[in-house]
Amino acid sequence: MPHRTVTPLRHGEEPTADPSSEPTYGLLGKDLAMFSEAGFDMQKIHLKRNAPIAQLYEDAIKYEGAVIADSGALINFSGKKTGRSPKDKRIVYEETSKDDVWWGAVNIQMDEHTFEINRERAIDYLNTRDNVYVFDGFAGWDPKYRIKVRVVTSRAYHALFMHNMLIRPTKKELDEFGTPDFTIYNAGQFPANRFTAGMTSQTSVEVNFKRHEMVILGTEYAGEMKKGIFSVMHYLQPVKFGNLSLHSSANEGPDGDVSLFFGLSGTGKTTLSADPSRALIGDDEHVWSDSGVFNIEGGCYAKCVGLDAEKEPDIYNAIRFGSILENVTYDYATREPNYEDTGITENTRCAYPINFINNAKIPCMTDHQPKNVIYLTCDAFGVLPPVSLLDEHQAQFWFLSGYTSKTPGTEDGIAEPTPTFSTCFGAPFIILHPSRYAAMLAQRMTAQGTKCWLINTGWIGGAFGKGKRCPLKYTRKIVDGIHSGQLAKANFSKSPIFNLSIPDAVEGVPSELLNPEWEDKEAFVAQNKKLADMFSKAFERYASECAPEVVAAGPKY
Ligand SMILES: Nc1ncnc2c1ncn2[C@@H]1O[C@H](COP(=O)(O)OP(=O)(O)O)[C@@H](O)[C@H]1O
Ligand SMILES: C=C(OP(=O)(O)O)C(=O)O
Ligand SMILES: [Ca+2]
Ligand SMILES: [Mn+2]
Repeated sequence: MPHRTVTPLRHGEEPTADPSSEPTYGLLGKDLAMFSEAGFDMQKIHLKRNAPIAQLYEDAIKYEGAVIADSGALINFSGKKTGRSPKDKRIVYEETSKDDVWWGAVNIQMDEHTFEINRERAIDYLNTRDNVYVFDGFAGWDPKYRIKVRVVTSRAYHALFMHNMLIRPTKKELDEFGTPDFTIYNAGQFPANRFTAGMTSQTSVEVNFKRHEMVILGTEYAGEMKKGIFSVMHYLQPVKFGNLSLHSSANEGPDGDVSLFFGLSGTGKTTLSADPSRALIGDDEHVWSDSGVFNIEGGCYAKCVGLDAEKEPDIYNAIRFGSILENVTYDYATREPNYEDTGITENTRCAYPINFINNAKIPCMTDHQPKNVIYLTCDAFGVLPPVSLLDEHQAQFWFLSGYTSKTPGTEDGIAEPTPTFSTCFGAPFIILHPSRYAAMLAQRMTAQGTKCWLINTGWIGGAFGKGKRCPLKYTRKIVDGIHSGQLAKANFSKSPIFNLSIPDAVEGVPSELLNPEWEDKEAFVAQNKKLADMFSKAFERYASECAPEVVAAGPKY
């Protein structure tokens, strides 16, 4: 790119507002025509494609009220919505995907016409803005299976977020980018029209597989974009490539042993995968292909509530220039983030490129097959053991059940840990029938002899309100025991009702902690029965799709 000579501005002077003087980063001819075709008024808007981080900082500060934290991270705010809005997520009903989509409460239908209305509304809104940001990048580290993603947004903060969360293209890849495989139009600052047919609120997040597009209206929570692309991969990877998409983190030990950590939001994927003795492959979204495991993303999105430099040093140290702190408050005088403050939301976050984690494995993929699969559950009932080993049928049963608790903040309207059955440990993001993912997982685990562990990162010694959350330091020891091979060699005893195999000892963990039984034994049994009944009810809808052994692997009394 030729050097631009810039006349230094005097204090308080504005740069010239001539759009043609701004770099369009190689967006020429055919690329620009794509935007005109999509409905953008190229005479009017000021397109900034893959703008440098510094420029996104400047714009976010100037136009969006962002500030720079003492560490150099950018602090920004998402406005009214500070978590995902699963009830406002829609999938367009159209002929190319309709027979594959699992329609229902997770994948709510939207007709093609309504999509067009919302799409136009989003683009019309973007056309009213002086600045429109474009980020072109990739989803999926394996070049064989990656897709090209374009994000078009009115906020510099959203562009920087996706710069961190997608895989950043090289200059050459950007020059040769061509037509994206998927485009997000994020007009989250502007509401959906509640009177548009099929809209139930001012928020709408919609995916159209035929048009390869996603439209966002009425929410500025940045997580919608990354989880939106995840949904797209939950469709494309199995349907187009026969690959299994996973709501899991992944890391690899020095000897090449790979672990997957499945879990719904707040169960510990990000926290537990950041392990100084193992290389981080990714913290949230992966694909298990024929040749190994690859990360979908180029960054991590960590929760900041209670973040502590000592307990979570990798994450703490990743918060620096280029990272985005979302909805974190700060000390006005020192610009120090206040991770204890949940005044805006419990769901405070930081998004950083994965290379900000010291021992990240880059490229974020491995040709080793997973040796251990760990299901993370945050049990608010306080009955599940901190760790247990699942057999093959239990592994399928627990995956389809997806029992855990929703933690406050990540989804709109959750105020305290709320038990839920989130199939595949990620119901909000799956597109196909859960049995399709479950079958692929079972087939892969059996073929590889992968061990399956259930870890309760939630309450022990009593339910939420009475017991306590299993201390993180012990969960880390349990994970260490799995990785060292020590746990697989332990003696196991069976838990009542749930029939889980509990190891008798884990190095560094008090043995009494491993047994979930409460002091009040009667109350413990009653609570087990209550949860077992919930399991039976939740599993009814999958029973006809599974082998009888899988159904029988559930709790009984
Ligand atoms: N025993 C535990 N294991 C894992 N996380 C725990 C534990 N106890 C408390 N936590 C906290 O719970 C949260 C887990 O969130 P996170 O790792 O972001 O989950 P996910 O990535 O699955 O959404 C973190 O704030 C972490 O500090
Ligand atoms: C960003 C999210 O994922 P997680 O909480 O699993 O990190 C989310 O669910 O909105
Ligand atoms: Ca924490
Ligand atoms: Mn996470």
